[in-house]
This record gives sequence, C-alpha cells and structure tokens, in this order.
Amino acid sequence: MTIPVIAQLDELRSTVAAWRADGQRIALVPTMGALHQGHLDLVRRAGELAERVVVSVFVNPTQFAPTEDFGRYPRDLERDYAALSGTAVSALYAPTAQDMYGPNFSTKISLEGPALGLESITRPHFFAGVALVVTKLFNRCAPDVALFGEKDYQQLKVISRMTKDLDLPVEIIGVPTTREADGLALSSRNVYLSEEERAVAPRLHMALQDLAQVVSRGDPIAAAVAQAREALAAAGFDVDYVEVRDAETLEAVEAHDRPLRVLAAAKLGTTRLIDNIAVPRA
Ligand SMILES: Nc1ncnc2c1ncn2[C@@H]1O[C@H](COP(=O)(O)OP(=O)(O)OP(=O)(O)O)[C@@H](O)[C@H]1O
Ligand SMILES: CC(C)(CO)[C@@H](O)C(=O)[O-]
Ligand code: BAL
Repeated sequence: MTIPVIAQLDELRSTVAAWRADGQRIALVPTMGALHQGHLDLVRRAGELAERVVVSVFVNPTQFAPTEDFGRYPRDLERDYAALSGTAVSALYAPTAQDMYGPNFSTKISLEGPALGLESITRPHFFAGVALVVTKLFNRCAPDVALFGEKDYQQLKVISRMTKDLDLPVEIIGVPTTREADGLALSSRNVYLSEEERAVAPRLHMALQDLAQVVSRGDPIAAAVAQAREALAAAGFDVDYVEVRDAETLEAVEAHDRPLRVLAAAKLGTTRLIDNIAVPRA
C-alpha cells in the first residue's frame, strides 16, 4: 500500500480529522529521519496503541546550535519512505522549516525541572528547541498518543513534564532503547563513526552497565561515577557527563534510595554519543 507523504499543514489536518471522525485513535512518532530499527520499533509500538500512525520527519533547526551538525545531519526522505514500507505507518509528515517557523516567528518555551543539567550543560539551546517543535507537532497532528525513545531519556522526561504542565491532551509513551548486538544504542549519528570509533563505541554502554551494578550494590555514587569516567577516558572518549539521577524527576541523588537512572554523553572524535540505563533494584 502506498503511504501518503504529507508536507502541507491543511492536508495533515484534513487527513487526521477524517480518521478522527471515523473514531480512529492516532499515534504520532516524531523523528528527524535517517530512520533505523530504533525508529521502526517506535512505529511498531505505535501501531499497537492506535489505528493510525503518523511518522513525522523534520530536522528541527531550533534544537541545533550554530556549532552543531544541522548542516550535515543525514537527510534522505526516499530512504526513510522505503524503510517505513510494510510497517504500521499511515502517513509520513515532512513539513519544511519555512512552514514550521514562518516569518517573524518569535515564541520560546522556557523549561526547568528535568531539563536542567545533563544534555543542557553542553546543549543549552536543545530542549527549548525540542519543546517548541514537539508542541507544534502535537497541535498540528492532534494525536492521542505520542511515542519517544528511552535512548533520549532526558528528552522523554522533559516532554512528559511539559505535556503534564501545559495540559496537552496527549499521552506520552516511552519505548526501550534498541541496541546493536554489542550493546551500542542505535542512533542516526552512528553513521559519523569511523571503523575504529565504531569498535570502541559499545564501551559507553559497558561503562554504564558497570556503573549501574556498582550503584545497585549500594557503593558510594560519587566514587562509582569517577571510576566510570576514568574507564571512558581510558577507552578514548571525551566525556561530557556521567551522572546518576532520580529515574523520574532526574534530580541529583546521593544514595540508592529510589529508582535511579545512569546517564552519560561522550564524544568519540567528533561524534557525540549518549546512552542511559536503569539501575537494577538492590
Ligand atoms: N536506539 C533507539 N531506541 C529507541 N528509540 C530511539 C532509538 N534511537 C532513536 N530513538 C527515538 O526515535 C525518536 C527520533 O529520534 P531521532 O530521529 O533523533 O533519532 P536518533 O537516532 O536519536 O538520532 P540522533 O543520532 O540525532 O540522536 C526519538 O524519540 C528517539 O529517542
Ligand atoms: C523529538 C524530536 C523529533 C524533535 O525534533 C527530536 O529531538 C528527536 O528526533 O529525538
Ligand atoms: N535524538 C535527539 C535529537 C538530537 O540529539 O538532536
């Protein structure tokens, strides 16, 4: 079956309105394209939750700093279209930047709580851009549910918080991280890795697994984090952060007295990788 590719907002709205008039539930899977199995797992879960699934593909300029990879971010809508064939998708929504951010666009969303720290340390612009585009996508598509990957755990928590705080009528669903056989989290940016860097990349996940085990035993968190940072540096990573946080609020913690998440970001050469896992219950 051919998947409709929608670029115009009025077409998206009329398509969604027709489904809704038919009593069908709608799921939205926001992406920046360069689709991989992690995205397809979100689409599969979306198909279990709603009769209609919209996948948006939009490389959102407002979440990139001028120094980041907006220009070279992989873009191939034909390949994305082919990747979606045979999945639960009902429409591919691919707006232009001019349509999303028209002339004189001047609205910003200010975030605190789970948006503080972690990714915001090196990407202070990032969550404001994500929040803006996600809110606009929700308003445009009016989904019943929207799905986000745990790979971007802080993003998932920021969007969940914002959705609650602003009474957005959407249920947010987090989907577990899809990994390569060696543990590396699938990510569109993995294509930037050289062969040598790709061989080292799974060490990020290994360091988080070790850290989570040590924390789960009840060892002091600060020492365990320092050890993980050292292991990553020794493997050739330039570490942005390694942290242990409250799994729900992402607040800093000092002891394993509630559900925790370990999160890290580190560069291999020019490629920035992120990952996170739950700390097993003691
Ligand atoms: N390995 C994965 N497992 C589960 N969800 C994922 C995975 N990779 C990406 N996602 C989710 O897919 C959605 C779209 O992400 P995006 O298009 O930025 O892909 P990405 O692989 O995360 O790209 P990037 O390398 O730019 O971070 C997000 O909700 C993201 O968390
Ligand atoms: C949620 C998102 C599609 C917003 O641009 C992006 O941050 C992503 O792909 O994770
Ligand atoms: N995967 C989240 C989007 C970003 O890192 O730019």
